Amino acid sequence: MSHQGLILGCIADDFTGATDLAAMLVAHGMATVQVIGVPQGPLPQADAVVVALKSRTAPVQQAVAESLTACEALLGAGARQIFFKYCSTFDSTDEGNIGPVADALMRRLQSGFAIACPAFPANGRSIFQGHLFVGDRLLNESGMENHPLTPMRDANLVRVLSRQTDGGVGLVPFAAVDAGEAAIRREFHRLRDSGRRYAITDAVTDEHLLAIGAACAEHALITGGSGIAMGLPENFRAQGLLPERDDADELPEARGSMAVIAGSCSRATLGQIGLARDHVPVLELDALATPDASALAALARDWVRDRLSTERPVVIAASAPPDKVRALQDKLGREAAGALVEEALSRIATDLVAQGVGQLVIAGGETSGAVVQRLGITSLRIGPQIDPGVPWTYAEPAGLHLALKSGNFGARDFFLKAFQP
Ligand SMILES: Nc1ncnc2c1ncn2[C@@H]1O[C@H](COP(=O)(O)OP(=O)(O)OP(=O)(O)O)[C@@H](O)[C@H]1O
Ligand SMILES: O=C(O)[C@@H](O)C(=O)CO
Repeated sequence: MSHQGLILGCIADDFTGATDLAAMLVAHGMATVQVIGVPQGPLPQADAVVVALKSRTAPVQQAVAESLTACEALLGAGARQIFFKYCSTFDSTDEGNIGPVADALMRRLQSGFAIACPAFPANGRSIFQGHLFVGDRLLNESGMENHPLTPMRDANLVRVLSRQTDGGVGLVPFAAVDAGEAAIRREFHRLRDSGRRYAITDAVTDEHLLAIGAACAEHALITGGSGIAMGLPENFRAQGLLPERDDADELPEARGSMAVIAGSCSRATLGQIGLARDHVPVLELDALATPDASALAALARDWVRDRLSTERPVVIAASAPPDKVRALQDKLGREAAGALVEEALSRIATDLVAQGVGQLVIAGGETSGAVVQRLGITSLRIGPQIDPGVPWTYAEPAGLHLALKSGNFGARDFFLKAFQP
């Protein structure tokens, strides 16, 4: 791959979200590398770099400070536009962190105005008249109203973002978005002239996202989900910055045994485990019966011994339905329960890699964070997508193929199809 230097610098507020964004950029022709945590030292060579932070639910000041440090590193490496990636369900509290981080980046970039667009139609997230839908449900009736850390009880994103910033928030409504780039640009001018700092942009289809992306070509800061990134590579090609690439998603050949580690307890992940049970060996860990990380890891080590294969995966899951999760949380406390399971799963991942696993799917954002950190991975080169938002990646320096699956992403047969050639 010939190289021209960094074009797009991205800051993501969690690990699976970072991979989701990186996959979108690669699918649209940008060679992309995901860096784990606040960058230390020089950034890798790529058209786009996505810095993966764990800042979604961090204290506001920490989220702002880490995002600004990441922004500085990206600008220092030559980034011409900064993208702040948050969840397609706008996961945040009334204190933030979306508003405060966006405000800080905007001040640093002296841009004065930015869009806020979490729409991702391929995964059922659309925005109409400022209201975010998940499938056919309003955000606050989609199950997200019960999220343990960031319950989303208001689907009106103009109101939600207004509570997180002292900058005015306006709306680019459906009619303007549907009319295309010129109409969207007129709305941006109208909002900016009326003193608004942010524009929530309606978007129901990929065509809408492409038109909004084109209208943002000159914006120093873009904020949103991965969907809105689909229009950006074309802007850079039009400016002569990005060559045509047909090798953006090339990875070294995958080798070694296959495994899945699941810590997500989302409905989607539980369904994926359920289907896998009929086809491949599945170990379901019972953290309530064995509330000890090293004992759980030992159980998994024994179970896996004669089961590893280069032909089909084994699945090791701590995932459980809400009543069982609640039982463990009641026994240990919410944080300690999560930490115990994350510790067990990251030990198991280390054992699996030591036993020759070279292709590993991890389900869940927090779980992915714990495993990736335990494996000492510093960057991920992004390959082809298995399902929207979930690509295979190549982890360095471990030399391992990894797929980090957002809890809610992926078809029901995800754990099988991920390993099909
Ligand atoms: N049986 C269990 N009981 C209690 N907690 C569990 C259990 N299994 C997993 N957990 C914890 O639940 C949390 C799941 O969060 P994680 O971010 O991994 O998944 P998710 O929220 O579905 O994914 P995403 O953040 O990508 O949407 C982790 O902290 C994990 O350790
Ligand atoms: O945008 C999404 O929904 C995901 O990339 C995500 O951020 C999950 O944590």
